[in-house]
Amino acid sequence: STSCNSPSEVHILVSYHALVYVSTVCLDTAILCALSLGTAELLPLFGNHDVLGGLVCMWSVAITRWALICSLLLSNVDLKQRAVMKRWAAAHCFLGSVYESCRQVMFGGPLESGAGPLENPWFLVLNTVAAAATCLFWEITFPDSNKENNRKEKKQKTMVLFIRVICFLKKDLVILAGALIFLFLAVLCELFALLQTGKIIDALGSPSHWNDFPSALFLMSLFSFGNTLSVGCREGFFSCAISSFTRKVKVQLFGSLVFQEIGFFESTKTGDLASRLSADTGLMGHVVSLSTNLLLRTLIELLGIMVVMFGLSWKLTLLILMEIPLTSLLQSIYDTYYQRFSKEILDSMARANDVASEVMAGIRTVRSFNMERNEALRYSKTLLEIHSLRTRRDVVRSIYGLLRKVTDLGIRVAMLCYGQKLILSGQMSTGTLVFFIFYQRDLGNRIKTSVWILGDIVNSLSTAEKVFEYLDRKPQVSTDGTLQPDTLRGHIQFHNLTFSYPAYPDQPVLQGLSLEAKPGQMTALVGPSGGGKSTCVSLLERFYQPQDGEILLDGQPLQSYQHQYLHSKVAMVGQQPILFSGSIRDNIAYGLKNCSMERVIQAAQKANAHEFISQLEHGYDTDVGEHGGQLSGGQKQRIAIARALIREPQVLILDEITSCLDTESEQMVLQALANCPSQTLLVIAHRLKTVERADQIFLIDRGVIIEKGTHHELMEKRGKYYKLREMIFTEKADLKIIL
Ligand SMILES: Nc1ncnc2c1ncn2[C@@H]1O[C@H](COP(=O)(O)OP(=O)(O)OP(=O)(O)O)[C@@H](O)[C@H]1O
Repeated sequence: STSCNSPSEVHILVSYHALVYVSTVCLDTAILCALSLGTAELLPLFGNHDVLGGLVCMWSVAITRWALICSLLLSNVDLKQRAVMKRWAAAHCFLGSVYESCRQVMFGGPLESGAGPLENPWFLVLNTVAAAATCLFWEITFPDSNKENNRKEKKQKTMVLFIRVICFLKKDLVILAGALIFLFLAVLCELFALLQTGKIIDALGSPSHWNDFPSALFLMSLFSFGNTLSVGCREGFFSCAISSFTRKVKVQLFGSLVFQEIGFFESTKTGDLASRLSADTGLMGHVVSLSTNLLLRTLIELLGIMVVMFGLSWKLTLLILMEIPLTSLLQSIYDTYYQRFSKEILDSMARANDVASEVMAGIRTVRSFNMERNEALRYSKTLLEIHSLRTRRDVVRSIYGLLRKVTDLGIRVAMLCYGQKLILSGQMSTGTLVFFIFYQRDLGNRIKTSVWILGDIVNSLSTAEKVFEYLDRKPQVSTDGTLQPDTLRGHIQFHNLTFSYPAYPDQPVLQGLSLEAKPGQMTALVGPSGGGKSTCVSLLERFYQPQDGEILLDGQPLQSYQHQYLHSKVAMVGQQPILFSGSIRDNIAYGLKNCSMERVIQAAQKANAHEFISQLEHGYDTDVGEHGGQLSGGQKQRIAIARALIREPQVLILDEITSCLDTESEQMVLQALANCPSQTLLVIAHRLKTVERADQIFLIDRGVIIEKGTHHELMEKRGKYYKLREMIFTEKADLKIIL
């Protein structure tokens, strides 16, 4: 056991398990002797030479022994050894019965084990040794099989995932029911058409049945037509249900993603999210299609074929069915590898997507740094990784295919040999064997298909896991506030804020910061780059949650306000405003229903954007292109200001709008804002003119407020503000910093 530390502990544990094993074998022998005595009494009821009766007794004894051993053993061994002991108990109890049954099917004759251990003790010894050897071989070859708990958990997880995937189909039950009805009809029509084909062959074979030919031909055509029609309808209904399913998953996933906190998007790559939204949701649709359509159809057909085969020869059918455990074993080993590779390939693909989208989005930066080749190399490396993983997966797939073919061939050869034996002994006709050859391939194909589908469902479900992970994720910044007062003054107070970004939890960006912004006043945040100014604004926008301290809006905690209400009252224009593809009008009226053109123009005029928009060929209907790529930085910023102003927010935050605006535009915007005297204006600025007119200035450095007051107060103080003034607020200094 891995929980043991010292050799003596290991020794004690091994001795304990050896003792449990030996006493179980002794106990089992005693049980077997007792049961054999009982069955010896029962056997005459079947007739002493009745093999079937002997086999029934053997299996009954085996099941009883197994049940007794399991109940006695499993309570006395620890959890880790329980899986091994369970396998051993199964081998020990059933090996003899399996051997006798197979031997009977193949060669017949009297039972080798006789009536039990009393009659043939060597059979018992041989059985014990063989079971121990089989177990030893298994544990050495497949050490992973000991992780039973893990596997159990995995299986349960897969089952839960499967049920959750299927639950998405709840609303499409009517469509699904239609699809299932046509599925059954298609299978029935196919079976009946086959039966009629048999009748046609019979009619053609003997002249006395020629009169049956036209009716059989008519019925065969009718059923074949019914089959074709049902197949078409079935596929139509299934496609409809699956398309609706995929749409629903995508909508829910997207809905869940957009509500996540900003920190989530910083720590999760865009390519990864795009991959989940497109590829993974598609794969979930594939699971539904496989399970509801293909698997169900194959299982029904499989059942039909098995009924026919058992009717023809149960012995030969049992022989053919031996393929199932072999195939399942191969499949389960293959699945483990395939699943691992599939997951790694998906992750690599997400990484490759990420590289591609990052480079495309930042192509200007890539070009200006002459990094095209390096980026192409980076992309090629990620592709190479995918290629290598795919190659490894394909090698495993080929080996698996080869082993499957060998198994199939082995079973067919065994069937032919045994079939010939049955024909020679007169137990079967040549015609029946021909039928068997035909059905065996069909049965094999159906088993292969259903095992493959099951494997594929499990593989595809591993991707569903990630989708559900995102679907279930609760945003870490809650949006369940309810406060919506009729009037909001816009009084902001930061109390002892301590904050570090989720990506760097050990590096506090704000350290006990407190400030106040009053309604009707312009408050400026200034300070060296990286001091924490934009972070203050992000916290006010509730992009993140501070670790300590609180932000009050009109005396109430910020998180108690209703999400939509808060964002309609607090608007921000960021350093790099983002526009969405669409017209200028759509961008200004973003998120507002039934917004009149007059309001749009008014907001644009305040933002000093009306003039340049009017000069454009299509005016307010001009398409801004992806991310507003067809406009200059200053134009984008003015549209973003108009977008904020149209909402008539009570609190307006301007985060370095000076970065893209010329002095004249900026002054015009600020003049327009001065016309709303009750508004709280929070400005982060680098220009002296902007800061000078502020009612109060906060100098922030390394997450703390160093100085505060009006421009004149701070200048008179001759402190840090005075010293930094030259460096931060002059146009020349701006240039120096940029260069
Ligand atoms: N999303 C983020 N994740 C991790 N760290 C961040 C993030 N945004 C900013 N930081 C870090 O937080 C610190 C403060 O950044 P912030 O943007 O608030 O400074 P700033 O004063 O606004 O600077 P600037 O004037 O250059 O815009 C910096 O050290 C920065 O590296």
